[in-house]
Amino acid sequence: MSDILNKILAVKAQEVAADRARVSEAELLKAAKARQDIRGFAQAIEQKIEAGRPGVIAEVKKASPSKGILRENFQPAEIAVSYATHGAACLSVLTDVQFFQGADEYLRQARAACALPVLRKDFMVDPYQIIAARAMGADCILLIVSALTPTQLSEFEACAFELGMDVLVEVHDAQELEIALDLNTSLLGINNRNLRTFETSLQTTIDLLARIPADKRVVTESGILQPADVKKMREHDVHAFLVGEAFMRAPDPGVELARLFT
Ligand SMILES: O=C(O)c1ccccc1NCC(=O)[C@H](O)[C@H](O)COP(=O)(O)O
Repeated sequence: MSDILNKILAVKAQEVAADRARVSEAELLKAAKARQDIRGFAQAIEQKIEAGRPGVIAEVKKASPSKGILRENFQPAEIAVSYATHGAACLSVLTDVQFFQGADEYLRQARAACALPVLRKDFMVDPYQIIAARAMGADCILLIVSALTPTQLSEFEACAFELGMDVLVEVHDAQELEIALDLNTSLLGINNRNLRTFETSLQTTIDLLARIPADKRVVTESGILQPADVKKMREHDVHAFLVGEAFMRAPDPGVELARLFT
């Protein structure tokens, strides 16, 4: 039986085909290259950490397959301002429509409302989406190791770098980590959520730390809900975080960021 990740990836392939029929890759590339407004994503995380602060990638996410609707009154620009005011290093904006109720427009609105670099959080299966990411304003893309071949990972990373974007490569286990370590990006996300079963454990990050070279910046992703979770990660020298649900469920997402990371 097909799991949720496979379902998402199948839909993505159809979406790309439809998008490509509407706007050619050449046209999209022209729009992406015309933008001269890249914001350093990895650099923003490093600057926070060098200043003794956490490098928080704060997510703008209306809903998810595992949790359903997270935030009824969803205002991406307001959320972005609140995150920026309360110390986020970067934003992560879901652009997937079918499974996360996201939109490209949410990324544009969030980025226009603040000065933070923005990750396009989506499921990349084709370089067309990477070019589209830059054309809509993204400063970073996500590459999920379990969704791509090693050759695709290298090619997609090169495509993002060529457009000036950073890359967050995401793994969930030791086998995926070995593949990710062949890439050039410094940003290594460890997703504590198994994207096929939704099982979430912070131990996933902890178990992989010993295998990661010092020149990589570990970003622990998913399942950070309480100050105790942040404390646990800090005790293991993890200082970069990608957090969605905890912020999205709070009345003011930025205030919750400040509370979680005091
Ligand atoms: O969140 C899901 O249900 C999900 C399902 C399938 C693929 C990806 C999924 N989530 C993406 C993420 O990894 C999270 O949005 C991100 O790491 C933040 O996690 P959280 O703080 O737990 O919202």
